[in-house]
Amino acid sequence: MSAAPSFVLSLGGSLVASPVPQVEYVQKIAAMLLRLRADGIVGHVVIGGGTVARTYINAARAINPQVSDAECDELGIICTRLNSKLLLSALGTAARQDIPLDTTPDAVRPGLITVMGGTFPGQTTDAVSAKLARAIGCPRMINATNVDGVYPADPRKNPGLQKYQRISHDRLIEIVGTEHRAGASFVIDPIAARIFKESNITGVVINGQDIENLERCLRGQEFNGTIIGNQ
Ligand SMILES: Nc1ncnc2c1ncn2[C@@H]1O[C@H](COP(=O)(O)OP(=O)(O)O)[C@@H](O)[C@H]1O
Ligand SMILES: O=c1ccn([C@@H]2O[C@H](COP(=O)(O)OP(=O)(O)O)[C@@H](O)[C@H]2O)c(=O)[nH]1
Repeated sequence: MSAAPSFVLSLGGSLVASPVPQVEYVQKIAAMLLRLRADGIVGHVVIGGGTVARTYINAARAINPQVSDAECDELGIICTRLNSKLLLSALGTAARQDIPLDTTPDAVRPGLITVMGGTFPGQTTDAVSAKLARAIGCPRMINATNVDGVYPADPRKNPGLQKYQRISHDRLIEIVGTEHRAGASFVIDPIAARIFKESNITGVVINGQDIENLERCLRGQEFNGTIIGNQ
């Protein structure tokens, strides 16, 4: 089996842990990852916090309105690791069973799937995914979320917009801006968008609910979504 990393998948918390942990969905993602690995395609997964994380962040803000963003981020990170443990329990020996705490090359092991969550405050798991891709020299980062691609603005607030099939790194940076706030929703974290450009990583935004479409994307086949970058 090839030790080369094939993809880093940023798996939205909106899919795995909203409003509560999604048992069937996690099972289906695990089955897909195992199918890919059986075909020699070993990817790594960074999982978000979802409603579970937002519930804890909102509770902390209600308990103490002075709570810092960094403390809220720490709560979010713990929730991303809880969600990671759920996927790990379905992957068994195909995955590295401990959760890496940082995005160094040591986060991955030849032939094994790595699953991880957040690392430190001030970012989201999209940034962790982009940093992991950069650290291990993986040219593709796929962001599976609850929207079918990147739009000129938030499609929930601006109905009628057309999604992009493909956009440049610079256009993505214009769309997502620069500001981080604990628990905020971005189609892609601004830090990740900058790393894509600096490290020439091809990004993808895809609706993770459609697992067949997601699997086609991860296999390098035709898929419906938005491609970010030049390849
Ligand atoms: N320009 C944009 N294009 C697409 N979606 C956007 C955009 N700006 C904001 N969004 C919002 O980002 C959401 C995805 O982020 P989020 O809900 O945090 O998902 P996840 O938990 O999967 O990361 C979408 O549902 C959409 O409402
Ligand atoms: O490296 C990280 C990853 C996550 N978070 C916090 O955890 C929350 C949940 O993570 P994320 O936004 O990636 O989850 P998703 O949007 O996929 O539900 C974020 O809003 C941040 O507050 C963080 O501080 N550092």
